[in-house]
Amino acid sequence: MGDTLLIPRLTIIGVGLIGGSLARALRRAGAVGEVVGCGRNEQSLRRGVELGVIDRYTSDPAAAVEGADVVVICTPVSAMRAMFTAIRDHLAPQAILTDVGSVKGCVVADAQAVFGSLPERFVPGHPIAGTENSGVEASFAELYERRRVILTPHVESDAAAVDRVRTMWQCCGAEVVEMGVRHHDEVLAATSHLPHVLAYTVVDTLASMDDRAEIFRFAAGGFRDFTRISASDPAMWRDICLANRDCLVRTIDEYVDNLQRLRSALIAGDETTVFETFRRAKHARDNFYRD
Ligand SMILES: NC(=O)C1=CN([C@@H]2O[C@H](COP(=O)(O)OP(=O)(O)OC[C@H]3O[C@@H](n4cnc5c(N)ncnc54)[C@H](O)[C@@H]3O)[C@@H](O)[C@H]2O)C=CC1
Ligand SMILES: O=C(O)C(=O)Cc1ccc(O)cc1
Repeated sequence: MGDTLLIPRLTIIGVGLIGGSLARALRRAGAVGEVVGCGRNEQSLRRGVELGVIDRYTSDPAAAVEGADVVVICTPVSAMRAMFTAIRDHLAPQAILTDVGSVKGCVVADAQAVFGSLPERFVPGHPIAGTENSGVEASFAELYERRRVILTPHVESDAAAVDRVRTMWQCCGAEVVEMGVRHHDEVLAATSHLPHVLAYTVVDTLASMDDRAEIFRFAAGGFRDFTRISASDPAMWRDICLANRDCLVRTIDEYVDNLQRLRSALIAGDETTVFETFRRAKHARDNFYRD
């Protein structure tokens, strides 16, 4: 029976929103046998067992990966290097190692530093799906349905390992695409990291104004939509933004240039520039989200 499962034993290191949702989705798909959780917060791991997300847990990463067919590291990106170090000498020979980190350059560099060279069965990954909520309580099996997952395999990646990780995400209802690490970090700086920086700084700017109570009292739905992501975990986003700072700073610079152009147009009463900026943006968005 166990042999027919995609992943007889799955280890999730960091059982929060992303790791918990992955475990739930794989269980629902009947793709996993035993799910072993690992983390540093015992209370939340116990909750993971109560919720049926994981079968058992340990706070020792070395013990957690013992006999695992697939190990998924779902901690903040800043903790990944320490996790690689802790599990390096304890992975089963056939174990596949993957992660869900929002930045790929730093994770690949950490793996390279810890393992000496990139392991053949290491397949870096990133589900482009999530919410502003954190923790195992926030996890749900449907999170990855009709979402994309990016894999950034390296030249030495074992094809069967890449296939298994691809199938794992497909079992969760996701569409899997492959791209280079550098390209991933450039694209995500623009589509994910910049919007989070903007949402955080807009809310921070307004929250430090003297009449903030009045401002927030009259905020409409647009403000709520635009700022939802500023409710995301600040520590996780600090890590992501610093880990991808080169790409992010370039994207911020382009955005600031554009904002400055709009500012100048407003001062000059330049109707055309203001209208054309908004028209181009509406056209682009309408096209992106056609269905
Ligand atoms: N939140 C989101 O929407 C998305 C997050 N990601 C990535 O997924 C990863 C996890 O994010 P979430 O699940 O949202 O966070 P989370 O906070 O819900 O879960 C993280 C888990 O890792 C554990 N953890 C934290 N530091 C640890 C350490 N040093 N050692 C062991 N365990 C540790 C925490 O106890 C928690 O259970 C991050 O790398 C993030 O960049 C990727 C896609 C979407
Ligand atoms: O809350 C949202 O809408 C997100 O943007 C979730 C998210 C957060 C981090 C990622 O790396 C990918 C997706």
